[in-house]
Amino acid sequence: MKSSGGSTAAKRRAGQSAAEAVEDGMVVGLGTGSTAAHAIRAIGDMVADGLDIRGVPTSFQSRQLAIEAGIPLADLDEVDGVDVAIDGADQVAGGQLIKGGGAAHAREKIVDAAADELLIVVDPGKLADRLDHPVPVEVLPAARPVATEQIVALDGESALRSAERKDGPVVTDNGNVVLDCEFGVVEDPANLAAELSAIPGVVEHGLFVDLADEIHVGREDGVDIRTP
Ligand SMILES: O=C[C@H](O)[C@H](O)[C@H](O)COP(=O)(O)O
Repeated sequence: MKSSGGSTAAKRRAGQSAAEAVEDGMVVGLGTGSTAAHAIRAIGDMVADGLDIRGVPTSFQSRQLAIEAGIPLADLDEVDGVDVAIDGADQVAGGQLIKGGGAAHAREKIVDAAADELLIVVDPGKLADRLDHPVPVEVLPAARPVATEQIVALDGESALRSAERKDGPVVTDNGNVVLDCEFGVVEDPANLAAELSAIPGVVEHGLFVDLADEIHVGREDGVDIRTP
């Protein structure tokens, strides 16, 4: 699993805090990343204690973790709805998020948007006054040249995300590539989100606008729960 910095203790506190919102009978969206992994393990413990919980994974990684944790799984078309989703983030400013450091943001957005409640779990290093982290944009491989040009037209600079232990690009769970796009400070996340979504061949971008209901910020010795 990729590591994003931040202490394990802080991430565990955040994940466990959000998992406390999960109740018997719920369908839970299982986010991706090193922080959401702690929530998945905590939910696995609840299943082991006899609670009837089903998980909807957001990636190959979260699916594997959930299987290891013993959480019964379902796809979105097998459930009536998602009661709560628990997911990580790469940067949080107020309630706005940038996600996709693990290239999972497309499926994450589908599941997170389907949930009645989205709980975001982070360590304090993810908090910012304004969003200025590169925005991951998943594109169809054939769309890369066009998307790159159109991102430049939006005053952005994009870099194809390279794999670390494979020659060539990162290939997402959906068979696409990721452009990491630098826009400086994102003054208007909703507007940039709409502009990115309008680029032909863009599958999904990592701006999550007005989706989060709670931010669980883990510290070494406790958790702050913020409501945007
Ligand atoms: O694609 C990955 C996801 O959006 C993750 O939730 C995000 O990158 C945060 O991951 P972590 O908790 O490992 O920093």
